[in-house]
Amino acid sequence: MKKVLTIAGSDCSGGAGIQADIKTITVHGMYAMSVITALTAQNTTGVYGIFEAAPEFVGQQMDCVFSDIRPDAVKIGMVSNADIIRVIARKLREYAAENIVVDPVMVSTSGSALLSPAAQEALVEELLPMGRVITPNIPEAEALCGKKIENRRDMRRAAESIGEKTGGAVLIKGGHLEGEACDLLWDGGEPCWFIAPRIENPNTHGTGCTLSSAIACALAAGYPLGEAVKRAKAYLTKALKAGLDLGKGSGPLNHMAGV
Ligand SMILES: Nc1ncnc2c1ncn2[C@@H]1O[C@H](COP(=O)(O)OP(=O)(O)O)[C@@H](O)[C@H]1O
Ligand SMILES: Cc1ncc(COP(=O)(O)O)c(N)n1
Repeated sequence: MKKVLTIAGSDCSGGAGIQADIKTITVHGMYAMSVITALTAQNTTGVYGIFEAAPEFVGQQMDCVFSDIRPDAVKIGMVSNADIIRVIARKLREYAAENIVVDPVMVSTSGSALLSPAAQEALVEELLPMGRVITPNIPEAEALCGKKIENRRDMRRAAESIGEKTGGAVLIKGGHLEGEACDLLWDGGEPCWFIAPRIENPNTHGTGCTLSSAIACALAAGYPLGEAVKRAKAYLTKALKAGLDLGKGSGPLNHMAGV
């Protein structure tokens, strides 16, 4: 059985973060492991509190995982502060982790900051270069390249500029633009578009977390990156299309419908 590790924050309401990742990995028929960087008190209406793990404790969790059950792929989500980021990067290097997908989570769908400004620099310097692919959404890509992104041409320019900075592949998710749900993968050559119809479902809590962990699963299964993104997007689209409607705000996906 393939093993996939998620390093992320907990969402007690089960829609995003560690919980979305574990559901995704499990539904893919793989063994899920988790290193928790922070507890969040959140639900479909917002993030109401964040309790960060001590950096040494994040390191201890990683030691326990890597010294016992070696993951075939690693997804990284919310990492919240610079010290935690540095420990994660050091441990990933120490254990020569493979198939790393970094989702540079900065702001939740509901608009709360999940990464301190000082941490953003550490993320760019330490963690993003370790990713086989990084998966910013539009506001995150804007923060990383320092330019507004309003259309597909801007997405392409941003992907190249971010990719040149981090030295790896970039998937910019276009969920925040209008029209079709277009994501752009840039891996050094010609960019590749992944286009799906926009689903009229306001319940998009956890879409980014789900997509990045589904990519990690496909990489663990041995698919090349382009195919991994294609499969992950198909999974996400089905889970969103299923139209689960839970909570008073932007609700979670239906993972059981993803496969
Ligand atoms: N309404 C929608 N219909 C179909 N796909 C969507 C929709 N909203 C987002 N997506 C897709 O969900 C994935 C996550 O994108 P996005 O919402 O931009 O990221 P994040 O959750 O990190 O903000 C992308 O593949 C995006 O194209
Ligand atoms: C712990 C945690 N990690 C990530 C997100 C972002 O997810 P989304 O942008 O899909 O709301 C979140 N809300 N909570």
